[in-house]
Amino acid sequence: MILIEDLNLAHGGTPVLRDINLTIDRGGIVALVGPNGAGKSSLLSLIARLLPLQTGRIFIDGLPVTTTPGRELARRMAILRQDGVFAGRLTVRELVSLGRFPHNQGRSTPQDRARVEEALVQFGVSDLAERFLETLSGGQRQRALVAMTFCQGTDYLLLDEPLNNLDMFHARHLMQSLRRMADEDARTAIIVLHDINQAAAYADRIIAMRDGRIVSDGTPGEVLTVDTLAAVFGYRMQVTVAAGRPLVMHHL
Ligand SMILES: Nc1ncnc2c1ncn2[C@@H]1O[C@H](COP(=O)(O)OP(=O)(O)OP(=O)(O)O)[C@@H](O)[C@H]1O
Repeated sequence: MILIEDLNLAHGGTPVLRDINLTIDRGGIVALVGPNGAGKSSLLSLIARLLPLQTGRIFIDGLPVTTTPGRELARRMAILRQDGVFAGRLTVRELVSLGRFPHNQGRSTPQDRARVEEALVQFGVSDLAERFLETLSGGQRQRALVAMTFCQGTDYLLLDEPLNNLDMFHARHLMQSLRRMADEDARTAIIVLHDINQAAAYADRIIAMRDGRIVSDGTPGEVLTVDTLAAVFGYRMQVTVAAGRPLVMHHL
């Protein structure tokens, strides 16, 4: 379980997150949605300790993120950042192998190598395994980064806009992989999504943010209503139902 209490964050005196209180149970997909600048990445970064906590508390399975050793946290939680920090002179296989580092400190076992090969296949980058990251297309590189994050084998995955650069086939494939991971292994994904219909189709819970606050929190059916979407995104859009899930006509 991830527990977030009384979280506030400001940059240079400007509030970015205000009074965030959340409990995220183990197992399932939680989508963070909201307009640019709402605070979604800041929230993920605080959970993953990529930003120092200013006020409030965050616990992962009872461990306070501020004081738990990094290695211990990295065995429970993996993060895929929006800015995808990576070194261009790594090959895809070397990058994906880094996902095992918290478990092996660089001394990879046959099991680690098997996990790497599995992740390369799962995200369709095994043919690219020997290629340097700098030679890949944006979507291929994104898939390699996703494979590294999965390969870490953590109970919690924090993914900041993982569908960036992915074509429709690979976006759907990633969402289906997350769904399987949640259903079969009770793992938890917290995922920032701009494609509201991917959130509608795959998330168990949607947390909608605006101006650093949580505006709505519930199932896709509860959150994706015309009024709530207007409160979050600032315009009214038609909502219909497809395959039992909301379908938001945000582009019309
Ligand atoms: N280092 C920083 N210094 C100053 N302001 C910052 C900094 N990082 C983020 N912000 C501000 O904090 C606010 C929230 O940013 P954040 O990246 O969390 O939003 P977001 O919801 O993830 O947005 P997007 O959808 O555009 O990725 C924005 O107004 C942003 O300009």
